[in-house]
This record gives sequence, C-alpha cells and structure tokens, in this order.
Amino acid sequence: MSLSINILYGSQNGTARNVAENLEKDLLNDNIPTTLLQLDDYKDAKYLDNQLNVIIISTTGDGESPDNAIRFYSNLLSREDFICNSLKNKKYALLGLGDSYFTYFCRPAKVIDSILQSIGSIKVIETAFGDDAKNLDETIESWVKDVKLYIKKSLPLGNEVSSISTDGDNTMEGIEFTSSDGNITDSNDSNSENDTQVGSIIETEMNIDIIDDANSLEYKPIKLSFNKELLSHITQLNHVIKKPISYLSLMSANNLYRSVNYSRTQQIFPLIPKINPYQTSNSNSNNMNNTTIYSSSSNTIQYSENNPFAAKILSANCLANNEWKKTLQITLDITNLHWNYEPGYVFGIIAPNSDKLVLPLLKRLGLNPEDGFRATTTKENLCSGLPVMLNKCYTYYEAFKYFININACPKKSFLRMLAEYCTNKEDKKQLYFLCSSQGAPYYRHLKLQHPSLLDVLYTFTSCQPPFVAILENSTRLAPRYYSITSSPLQNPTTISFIFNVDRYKMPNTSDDNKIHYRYGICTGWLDELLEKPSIPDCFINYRSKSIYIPIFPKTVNSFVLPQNAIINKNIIMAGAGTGIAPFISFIEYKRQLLEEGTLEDYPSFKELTSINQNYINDNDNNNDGNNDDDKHNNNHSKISSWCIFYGCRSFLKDNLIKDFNMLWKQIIENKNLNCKKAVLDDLIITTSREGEGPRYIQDAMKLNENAEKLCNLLRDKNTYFYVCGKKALCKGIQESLEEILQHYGNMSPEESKKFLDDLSNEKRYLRDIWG
Ligand SMILES: Cc1cc2nc3c(=O)[nH]c(=O)nc-3n(C[C@H](O)[C@H](O)[C@H](O)COP(=O)(O)O)c2cc1C
Repeated sequence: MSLSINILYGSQNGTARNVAENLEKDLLNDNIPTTLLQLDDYKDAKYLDNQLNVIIISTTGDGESPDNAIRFYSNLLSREDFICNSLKNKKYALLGLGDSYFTYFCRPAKVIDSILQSIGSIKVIETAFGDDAKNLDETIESWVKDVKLYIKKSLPLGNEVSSISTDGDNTMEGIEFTSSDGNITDSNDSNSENDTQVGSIIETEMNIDIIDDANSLEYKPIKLSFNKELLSHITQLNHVIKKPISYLSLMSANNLYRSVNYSRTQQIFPLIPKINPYQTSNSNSNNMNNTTIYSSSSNTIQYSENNPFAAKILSANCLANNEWKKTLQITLDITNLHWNYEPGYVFGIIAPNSDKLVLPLLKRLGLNPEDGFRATTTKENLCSGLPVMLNKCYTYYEAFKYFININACPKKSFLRMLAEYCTNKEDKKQLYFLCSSQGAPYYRHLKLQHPSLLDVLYTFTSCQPPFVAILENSTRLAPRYYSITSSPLQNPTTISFIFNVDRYKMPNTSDDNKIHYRYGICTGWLDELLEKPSIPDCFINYRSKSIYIPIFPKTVNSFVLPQNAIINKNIIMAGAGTGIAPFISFIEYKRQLLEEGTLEDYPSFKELTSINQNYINDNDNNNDGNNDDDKHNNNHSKISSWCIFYGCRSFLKDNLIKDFNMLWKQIIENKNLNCKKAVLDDLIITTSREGEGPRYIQDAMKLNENAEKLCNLLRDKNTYFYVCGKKALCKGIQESLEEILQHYGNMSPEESKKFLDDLSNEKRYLRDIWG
C-alpha cells in the first residue's frame, strides 16, 4: 500500500512553513504527492491507513504554539476524539523549532511528541529540535534528509527516488559532489570546524581606520567575508542542497504605465488584490481609474495581512532621542476599522522596503523599475511564499518594494539558485560551499552579518540571476506587530503605539572604511514618513496631511488582563524600554475606569461594580470591628495590588513613562466603587546607566523590600505576573523570581522552577518575549 503523506506545519514567522514548503517541493519534484497544510487545517488532511504525518512546529510567545496551530494544539491537549482517533496507529515524524535561550524550549513540539506517543501514534524518525541559538539549519537539514530517506524506502518497488539531497548534474572543476547518502566525509568537514574560528577569521579582515557614518542616507552594500582558504583545500563538497525547481512563468506586461512615482505615492493599497478602502469595486489592479472608494459601513470586513485597513496617522510624538535610540509614538485613526480592542491587544503593520535598497538592487539586476510582469503557474501549491503576486501585473519596482523580503539573509536554497547564475567559477564555488555541510558554520556566520540580497550580489559580482528565479525562491515581506499603548476608554476610535527606530551597525567591510548603518524595515519607514520628528517631547499633528499606513488587527491576543482585574486581582508588570507598551494601556485603562466612576455604557463596568459590591459585603461580614471609614479608606490595599517594575537607561533621557508618573501615583476616590483606590501601589524604576540603585529590573526585584512582597504576591492565587521585553530581560527576571521563591518561600531550586511553570500553565505568569 502506498504511503499517504501529510505535511503539517505551525509557524509564526515563516521558518517552519519554509521547511514544510521546501520538503513538499522536493517530494513533488520526485513525483511523490503530498498534502501540505497548516496544523489548524488538519481536518482537511488525508486520512488513509498507511499515513505519514510529517509535523513541523515552531514556538512563539512564552513556549506557546504558533497562531496557525492553536486549534490543533488545544484539541490535542484536551484529547479531542477526532484528533486522537485520526492519529492513533498513524506514522509520524516531528520537527520542533525554537530557541534554547527561552525558558520553554520547543514546548509545543515536546508536548505534541509525548501526546502522540501516549495515544498510540507511531514515531518513524527520531524527533528533532532545531535551536535558533545553536544549529538550527543543520538540525533541519539532517531531519529533512532522514524524512526523505524514510519516504524513499517506503515507496513501492520501482518507484524509488534516484537522488535525495544532492544535485548530481552539477559538477564543477575541482569539486565533485558525493551521493546523497554517501558517507564520504572530507577532513575539513563542518563538524570539525567551529564558529569561533569562523568569526575570528572575519575579524582579522576588518579595517581599522574607521569613520562613523551614522547620518548617511545612502545604502552602501557590504562585501561579505568568509574563509576562502579552507575552500581552496576542499576537493569534494558533501550534501550540497538540491537545486530548487522552477515553477513560474513570467510574461512581460510593459504597458502598465505605472511610474515609480505613481507606485510610491499610492503606497501599498492599490497593489493588494482584495477589497480595501482604496480599491475600486472592479478590483483589477491594472485599472488605473480607482475612483469608487469602498465605504466601510459594516463591521463584517475581515481585515488581515492580505486585506489591510488604511489607518490615517493623526499625530506623532518624539518620546526620546539620544545617543542610544530614538523612540516615537504614533496615534492612528481606526474609526472605520470597527475594532473593539482591549488593553494589551496587538496589531500588524505592513511596511514596504526602502527605496534606498530597492532602487540600487533593481539597477544591480539590470531591471527597469517601471517595466511590468505577470507571473503564472500550473503548480500553485508550490507558490505558497508569494501567492498574492500570482496572475496580477506588477512592475519590478512594486515587486521589490511591497512584496519580496530583500532585507533578510537569503536562505541556502536561494544561494544555491544564485550559484547557477554565476559566470565566475570562484563565485560559484563559494556559493556551493555555503550550501554544503562543510560550509554550514560559514553560512551561520554569514547570517550573523545580516546581509541583504544586495550585499550578497555585491559580494558575488559575476552572479546575474533572472528575476523569475528570484521570485521563485523569495519569501514574502512579513508584517511587523506592535502592542497598543492607548486605552479604549480614552478613545475607542484611535490607537497609539510606541517603537524605537531600529538601527544596526554593519561590519566595517564596505569599500569606503566607514561604519554603515541599516534601518529596520518598518520603523525606518515610519520615521521617514513622519518627516523625522527628532526633538524629544515634540508633538506633530498630521490630521491635515492624509498619511495612511496599512494595518490589521491581530486576532489572537493572550497578553491581556484577566476578568475583574481592577477589583480583585493583583497585577504585577515588568517591562524595559518599549516593553512598557502594553502596560501603559493596562494602567491607563484602570486609571480611566477609576476616574470616570460612571461608565454605564461600558459593558464590563456594571459587572465590575456588582462584583466589587459583593467583595465589600464579604469584607463587611468578616469585619473584625474596624469602623467603616477605615475600611473604605483601606480598601485599595485589601482589594488588589497593582505594581510595575520599569527599566530604562536614564531617568531623563529615555524614560518613556515620565509623563505618566504623577497620574499613576494618584489615589482616586471612586464614588461608585465606594472606595479609594490607588492607580498603582508601586512604581519601581531602574536606570541602568546612571545612579547608585539597582541597574536592572531583575536586581530591583531581589531587594529585600520588594522580594518578600513579591514572594507573597506570587503565592496568592489572585496574582497575575506580566513580563514584556527582550529575551535577556525575561531570562533575568525568571532567574530572580526563582531565587526569590527559594529564599523567601523556602523552595528548592526544582520547586521554584515548577512553581513558575505551574503559574505559566495557569496563565498567571504571562510573558511577551521578543526574539
Ligand atoms: C516573539 C518570539 C517568541 C519566541 N518564544 C520562544 C519560546 O518560548 N521557546 C522557544 O523554544 N523558542 C521561542 N522562539 C523562537 C522561535 O520558535 C524560533 O525562532 C523559530 O525558528 C521560529 O519559527 P517560525 O518562523 O516558523 O515561527 C520565539 C521567537 C520569537 C520571535
């Protein structure tokens, strides 16, 4: 009986999806049919007796499942009948992706693995866990190789695949490829090479005479470096990844008459195929007379990444601008989005690539920005990276500006494709090397240099790939997500968010001995759109300017307040820098609820008042004789405790909550709740670059006066602990909490870890961690 293969993936940012898609492409290339699905569409999989489920799932948030696998994951966790019955006695191969720097490394994959075992699924290949912090690519490659070998062996006789992971038809002078399962290992095999060596070689190549060019607006491509010496000794490359297959046909469409300027001013909206506020009812993207404006009168429109909402920028604020960073706040009009957002919600922004990168790249590729093309395919299932571009006419400028991810380091399959188009043998050889097992540490090091596609083409000067090959092997420009800082009570038709304008220092390998900077795609774009507000505390009103940005609500938001958070829950928040964003929204929400007192329109408010009344009545019944006045005055401390730990570098230079200090320190007399309540019971600010106090949040938590209180609060079942920030901060706080629980709660190290694990499982220890 032939094997029926389901490839199922859960992916937040595309890595797991890419692995799944590439595996599907490889198998299709060998005429092995598969069904490719995201895990949440598992019900559409093929349920046959001889079934192999190949599952690839990454980790997001704090050890959570990616959004497109949540349903599958929770059904499996609750041992839902359909899932269990359909997976029982079925074969599976599982790959988890994660980052060991996080507390819960590859948790969804580990949980899935153990449940599949317990319900009687049959593991046919050892489960692998790819680690971003170590050897992600190698783990993926070797697991994929094992999966393909297994499938090959399981095929009926006469149907075997001749070649699996190498491309036998490419032999270069001085390099011959081993067979896929060939065990020929070179003495210079990657495994004997270590990254430190790779790094040190590169550092010795760096120039010493450096000029800092922070203000240069130019995009200077960087020549990438790696150890060519090693390559000169290698006669044979092992496991060079397979040449990607071609599946697109391109027709020229040069009568689009869309100039770069037209495309630029229209921004992304006319290019997005589905309905949006700026598209005609006749949704043909070639139609230049986009006159009928779609009026959003109902709230039924599902705004998404492919159908974004045009949000008008109302104002911008420069919160900080110093030698370390520039932080901006933007307020958007979302009136017609009809989104009942809550504090802690997140939305996505679709930002285009910068012209500073797009235009030189087009020039390097010899493409006229205003010429058009139309991509078609008979193999639509292979086009999962950029399906949105199929069967539409775009100019080359629009393709690179709005759709293709040209900023990230190209994948190995992309480099492999580039090798095909090099006229110089050295260039070709180096690219093959980077795609081989010996070249793995060098590819890893290449990634650390954050090269764009232009940098790669600048390095391999003889490479002249056709546009169609670039399109076939590219990934889509991904949206960027931001937490809302405003509270819906303040104004439900606007949202505010804050961000640092990301700036990266490039290694000094450009030709001009200058240090060059690259800017984050989205934050750099927003900064440019806003005419560079750069004076701290300056506020710019944009209402009259009609600047729109494409946004969409994120549908899954778990970093939110629990029910009755204001009445009887202890809320502890910890965030550094812009990690304060969701907490600004939480605290402002509470402040406004307390201040306004009569919010009858607000649905949760009535519930909130009655619950509070019950609470007060309960307290009355348990009253030990205190008089009523005392009771009411002290209710704020009895009812719940809200506190925040906030970290910045300098109290004056980059403190993002300085404007809120006085407001958040208020104790508000709320007539409706019949009590006085503090907005915040504690506001603890640490400054890492000044002062004598603790430098970081995790240090402040360990001070006696905070630690004991934290320990008691953590043991109270009404406590919710939120952390938002970079992974180093989250790790530091986790370690401090463990220490606190051990010291003040008399727990052993294992008990303290388990205590925090349990808290996280109960969704009372919530972390929004950035990669
Ligand atoms: C915001 C964020 C949170 C993450 N949280 C975890 C985590 O809790 N545990 C883990 O092992 N890896 C974590 N990772 C690492 C990802 O799982 C890893 O980068 C993976 O390769 C991403 O795959 P994807 O692009 O398919 O989502 C996180 C990454 C990001 C960006």
